[in-house]
Amino acid sequence: MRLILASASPRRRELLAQVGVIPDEIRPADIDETPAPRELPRPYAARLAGEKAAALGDLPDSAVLAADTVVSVGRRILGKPADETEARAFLTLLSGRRHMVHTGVALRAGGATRLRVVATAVKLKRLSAQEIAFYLESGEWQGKAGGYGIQGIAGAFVPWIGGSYSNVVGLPLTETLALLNSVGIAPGRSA
Ligand SMILES: Cc1cn([C@H]2C[C@H](O)[C@@H](COP(=O)(O)OP(=O)(O)OP(=O)(O)O)O2)c(=O)[nH]c1=O
Repeated sequence: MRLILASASPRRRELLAQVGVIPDEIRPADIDETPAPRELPRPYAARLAGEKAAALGDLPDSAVLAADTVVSVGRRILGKPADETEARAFLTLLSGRRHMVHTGVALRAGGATRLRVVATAVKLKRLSAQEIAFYLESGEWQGKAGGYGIQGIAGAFVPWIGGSYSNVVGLPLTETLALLNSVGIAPGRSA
């Protein structure tokens, strides 16, 4: 079974490589990421992961892996900020707050999609205006749900998480490996 990673995220590729999974092919899926009216974070992450995995169509003898990561505060979904102004608004909202990171993971093989959603709670310390300005200047907010990346400078803003760390970075490794195993894909394979 060939493994196709339907993702443009370098983090997802690196997380898989960390556990010895090298996809045979990388084919990012471009889908509309607009939340439906009143859509909640967990079903939203699941829906997007499923749509990304299905976007390539059914390919013979292949499993397509896709994921979507979303930050949420209560019912409010924070995706990737469109610009610096939105990133500032997200960080201001998250400052001093406990919030959730949901990652939906979808594996499509043999015409069927297997889906998991993993949730991690994250506490961000109270950020001063200077800390937010410094972080925005770094550019690390770009392309990251909620406008921060725990694996970079913002690691210093996070005193506590509850749950999977890899889930926050973009792919929950335990659950992803279990999904891959269920279709006969094991770590240690080369491309
Ligand atoms: C919260 C958080 C998110 N992120 C990233 C993971 C995801 O790449 C991104 C959320 O955007 P996604 O839409 O999940 O993924 P993507 O657009 O980067 O890639 P693709 O859809 O092609 O798979 O935010 C971090 O890297 N660190 C963090 O701490």
